[in-house]
Amino acid sequence: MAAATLAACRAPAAGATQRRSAQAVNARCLVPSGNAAVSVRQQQRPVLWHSFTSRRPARQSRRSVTLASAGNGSGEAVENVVIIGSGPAGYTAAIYAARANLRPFVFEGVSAGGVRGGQLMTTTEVENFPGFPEGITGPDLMDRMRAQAERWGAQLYTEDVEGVDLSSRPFTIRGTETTVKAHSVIIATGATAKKLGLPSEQKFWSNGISACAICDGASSIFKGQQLAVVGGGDTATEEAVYLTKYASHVHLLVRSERMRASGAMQDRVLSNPNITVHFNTEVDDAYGDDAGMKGLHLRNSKTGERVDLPVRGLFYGIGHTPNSGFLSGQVETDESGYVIVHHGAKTNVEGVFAAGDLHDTEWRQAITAAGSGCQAALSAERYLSANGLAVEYKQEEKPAAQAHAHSSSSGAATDSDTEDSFDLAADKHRGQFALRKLYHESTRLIVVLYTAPTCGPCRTLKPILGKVMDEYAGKVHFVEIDIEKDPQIAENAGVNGTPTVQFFKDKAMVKSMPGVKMKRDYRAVIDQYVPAAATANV
Ligand SMILES: Cc1cc2nc3c(=O)[nH]c(=O)nc-3n(C[C@H](O)[C@H](O)[C@H](O)COP(=O)(O)OP(=O)(O)OC[C@H]3O[C@@H](n4cnc5c(N)ncnc54)[C@H](O)[C@@H]3O)c2cc1C
Repeated sequence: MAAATLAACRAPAAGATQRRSAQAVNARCLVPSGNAAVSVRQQQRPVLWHSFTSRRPARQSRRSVTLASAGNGSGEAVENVVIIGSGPAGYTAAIYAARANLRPFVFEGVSAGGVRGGQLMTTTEVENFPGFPEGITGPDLMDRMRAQAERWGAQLYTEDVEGVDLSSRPFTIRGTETTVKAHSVIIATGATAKKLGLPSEQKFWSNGISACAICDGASSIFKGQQLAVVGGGDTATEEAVYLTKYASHVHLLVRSERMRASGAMQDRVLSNPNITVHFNTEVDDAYGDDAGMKGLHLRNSKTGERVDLPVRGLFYGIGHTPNSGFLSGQVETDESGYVIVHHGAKTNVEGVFAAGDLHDTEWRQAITAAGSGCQAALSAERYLSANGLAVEYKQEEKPAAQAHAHSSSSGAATDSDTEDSFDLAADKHRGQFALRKLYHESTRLIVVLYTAPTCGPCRTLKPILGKVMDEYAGKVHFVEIDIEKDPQIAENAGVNGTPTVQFFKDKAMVKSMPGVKMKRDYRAVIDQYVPAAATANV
C-alpha cells in the first residue's frame, strides 16, 4: 500500500503567538504528493439522498423518478452522470448537473492527484476569483463550491477512482470502495505541478516556494523582493516576465545551456533589464528560517561551482503532470497525458467529457477550470437528453446555510473540553485538557488529530476521520488538537505538521500518520488495538 502522503507542515514553536495571519499559518500546511496504490474493497453504495420528489412532468426524452436510481433494464442502477474530481471544474460541473436534476454522482478524491477540493486547498488567499472583492482563502472557496453542489442534490463521495471501463455502456467507474455504472462521465481530475523535490521544499511551500506565479506573485511577501523562477520553457519565461511587475529583480534558473521557450519569449526575457538568466544552473536546496525562505543554494552543472542566491521566492515553471493515469489510455490524450477535447468538453469517447486543468495546458486558473466544468455539465445534459438516457430527479431544495454548515463538519465537539464539561464516557473530545485526562485515565485506544485553522487538507481529513470514529463508537477515544491554540502539546508530541493523526495506547504512542490517508488506512491501525468484538469501555 502506498497511500499518498502530504508533506509536513511545521507546528508552531511553543509559546508562539496564537493569532497568526492566514499566510503564516498556511505556510505550514501540507502539500499533496504521490498517487495512492490501493486494492478494491467493494461494498454496497449507501443511499445518501434525501426526499426527492417528482413535482413536474418530465421533459421529452427525460424519464422522471422519485426514490430509486434508474436501471439499465437488468435491474442494475445506472447514474446519469459520474463526475471524477472536486476542484473548481468538478464542483462546477456538479452544481450545473444537479441544477439540471441529473443528481450527479461525484467521486471527490482523497489522495490520488491531490486532496478533496483540489489545488486551491493548498493555497492561502485567492484574490482573482470573481465575486470575492475582498479575497477568499482557497479552502473557503472550495468549501463554498462543495456546499453549493450538495445543496442542489449532488451525491458526494470522498473516494478516489482507481479505474474506469469506457469500452462498454453503461460505463463503469471503480472507486476505492464503490463501483458505479453511468451513462455519462465528466473527468475533472486536474494536473499536479511538478516539483523539484528539494530537501526543504515542504518547509517553505507557500512561504517562499510556489508553483503558480500568476496566483501568488502579487502576494505581499514577494513585493519588492528578489525572486527566482526555475525552468527554461514558455511557462517559466512567461512567469519570469510576469513577476517583474512585483519583484525588485527576477532570476531565471535554466538547467541547460539554452532555453526551450519560443524565440519571442527568449528575446523578451534576455532584453529585460529586470531579469537575469542563469544557464547551467541547478537548485540544490532553499534556505531560510521560520519566517520563510531567504535564498537558494545553487550549483553550476558544468563547473560544479556552488553559490548562494539570496531570493525571497522560488517559482516552479517546470510543467505539470495531468492526473489521467487511471484512465489507462481509454480516452485520447496528448503525449504528456493531457486529455484532448473537442467542442469545449467532448473527448473521443461519446458521452465522456473532460474539464479543467486535465485538458488545459495553457490557462490553468480556477475560473477557467470552473468555466470548463460548466461546459462539460451542459454537454453531458445535452448528450443524455439527445439519447433518451436522462432520468430526472426532482429534489427539495436544501437551505444554503444548512448545506454550508455540513461541509465544515468534523463530527467532533466544537468547544474545547474543560474540567466541568469533560466526560470520560464520551467518544469525541477537543483540546489539551481532554488529551491529558484521557492519556492518564482512558483504557481505550486514543486517536489524536492535530489541525490548524487554515489548513485546507485538515478540512478534507476531518469528515473522513469522523466517519471512521463513528464506526468505533464506544471503543476508541478521539481528540482534536488545534496546534494554534495548544502549541505546547503539539510540540511535546513531536508534531511538526498538520494534519497529523497519532494513536496512543497505554500511555505510549503506537503510530503517527501525517497527511490525509484513506479510511481503510486508519481502520487498519485501529483494528490492531480494538478487537472486532470489543465491548465498549472507558
Ligand atoms: C498553490 C496554488 C495556488 C493557486 N492559486 C490560484 C489562484 O489564486 N487563482 C486561480 O485562479 N488559480 C490558482 N491556482 C490554479 C488553480 O488552483 C487550478 O487552475 C484549478 O484548481 C484547476 O481546477 P481543476 O478542477 O481542473 O483541478 P484541481 O483543482 O487540481 O482538482 C482536481 C481534483 O481531482 C481529484 N482527483 C485527482 N485524481 C483523482 C482520482 N483518481 N479519483 C478521484 N479524484 C481525483 C483531486 O482530489 C481534486 O479534487 C493555484 C494553484 C496552485 C497549485
